[in-house]
Order: sequence, then C-alpha cells, then structure tokens
Amino acid sequence: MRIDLTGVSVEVAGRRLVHDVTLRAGSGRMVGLVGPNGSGKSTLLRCVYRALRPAAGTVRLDGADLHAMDARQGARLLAALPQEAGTEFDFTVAEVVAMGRLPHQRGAGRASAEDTARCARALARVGAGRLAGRGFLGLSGGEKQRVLIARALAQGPRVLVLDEPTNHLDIAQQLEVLALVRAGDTDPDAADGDGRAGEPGARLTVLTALHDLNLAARYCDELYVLAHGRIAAAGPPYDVLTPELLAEVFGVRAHRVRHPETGAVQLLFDRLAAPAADS
Ligand SMILES: Nc1ncnc2c1ncn2[C@@H]1O[C@H](COP(=O)(O)OP(=O)(O)OP(=O)(O)O)[C@@H](O)[C@H]1O
Repeated sequence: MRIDLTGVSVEVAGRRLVHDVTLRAGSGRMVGLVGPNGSGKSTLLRCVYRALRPAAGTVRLDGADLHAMDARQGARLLAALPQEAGTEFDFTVAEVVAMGRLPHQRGAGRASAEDTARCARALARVGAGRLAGRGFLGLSGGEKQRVLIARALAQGPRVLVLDEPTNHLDIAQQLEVLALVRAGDTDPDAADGDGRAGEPGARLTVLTALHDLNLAARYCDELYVLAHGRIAAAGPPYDVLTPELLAEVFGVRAHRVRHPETGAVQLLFDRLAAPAADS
C-alpha cells in the first residue's frame, strides 16, 4: 500500500512546525525520515498516524484520504509505534499485544480464537513468545520495544509508522529490530473483520524516523531529510547524505569509508564548529 503526503503542514498551539511536506513511500518500500533534534520528525509522523490533523495538505493511502476515514478503518490499514509508546498500566504482554486486535473486533470487542492465534504469531515473529505471561512494565526497554512491534504487527496493517524504533536498544537489538521491520510482510492470513485479506506476503510499507544515519542508509530504500520543519533533500540514501548536506543540516564533517569485509559505505562524523549561541 502506497502512502502519499502532499503539501502537509502541521501546527501545534498556533505555531507552524512542519511546512509543506510532500513525501511518497511506494508500496512495500521502507522510507526513513532523518533530521536534527527538533526538526519536526515526530510532529510530521504524529500527523501520519492521526494524533494530529494537518493544517494543510493531505495524507493518502493508495489515494484514500487517511484523515477522512473512520478510526477503525484507518487502524486496520496503518499501525504506529510512537516515541515513548507504552502503557502506564501493568498489563501482561499478551494483553498489550491483544490491544492490536481491537480495530478488528465488533461490539464489546471480545477476542476470537483467531485474534488470539494472530497475537501469538506476532509475538513469535519478534522472538518474544516467551514473554507472553510477563508484566509489560517489568520488561527491559528492548523487550518492550519488541512487544510494541508485535502489537503493531498483530494489528494486521499494510503500513507501519515508527518513531525512533531503535531508541533504548543495544546495537545488536537495533540491527535485529530494523531487519525485522525491513523484512516485514503483511500477514498472509490477514483477513480482517470484513473478510478482506491482505495480499498474501505483500511487503509492509514502512515510514520511520531514525537518528542513526548509518542505520537509516543501510535499511531504508529512500531517505527524506527534515530541517526546520521542511524537506531539505530526498532520494536514495547515499545520494542524499552528501558531505555538503551533512555539514549544512547536521553541522558535521562526514567521511565515507568502506566496510573492510562487505564493502558497504559507512559514514564517519566529526563535529564542525558549533554555531554561535543565541544572544
Ligand atoms: N506540543 C508542542 N508544543 C509546542 N512546541 C512543540 C510541541 N511539540 C513539538 N514542538 C516543537 O516543535 C519542534 C519539532 O519537534 P519534534 O518533536 O517534531 O522534532 P523531532 O525532529 O522529532 O525532534 P527529536 O529528534 O529531538 O525527537 C521542536 O522545536 C519542538 O519543541
């Protein structure tokens, strides 16, 4: 499923934080949103997963206006993992993952045997099946993140929106979580409450904010760079992450080197002189 943002601007408390963003993630593509702290990544993503409405512009899934859909319809197509997501109540892991099935349930929302099986499958896919009976609040940051990804997968979406999914993860977990998301496909048994099945094995479309530029370049098909709430550059990762752009947007001097075994490009960074402090 394709996601198109066209001329999206976002305002919070009367202040325009995101200006005129046009972005496309083609069906099955993984698109990264990178940019310095405060550049507007979370604000833009909040608009995509409908925590905010755009002040201008549209967000479309295969051409259909996401903000015109009812909440359940939208939640069957798009699942999100917001930054600092979680729950303040001490639910079990199985209960947290089961929340992903709510958009598919009718009336009082009783879980069917199929819902339960899909939740177990989602937990197994993220390698967290053994955590099902544990309390969510007692998990480590990395375990919580896996469980929340399982909840998003259990939702049976076509599109995943992730805000810094590697936050709090050690390096091995970062690589594993991104590989998991990258390889994610729509659940082949994803018949929803209307009996509509996802295309079997179709790849999920992923839009994710990431801070680590090497990880973003390694896992994403395309990158969009945000600076001061506007798109500064977009395209294939190493076309976008030029030394000039990295100096201008991130204030770093970048060197490209090759991984000695795989030959993959790696970026090394040095801080450029910090800009003069505000007077
Ligand atoms: N509710 C709010 N009220 C006022 N300003 C806000 C609000 N939310 C965000 N901002 C401001 O909007 C700007 C963009 O914030 P946002 O969180 O979208 O950036 P970000 O690129 O995700 O940053 P980070 O990389 O640090 O997570 C920041 O200057 C922030 O202070």
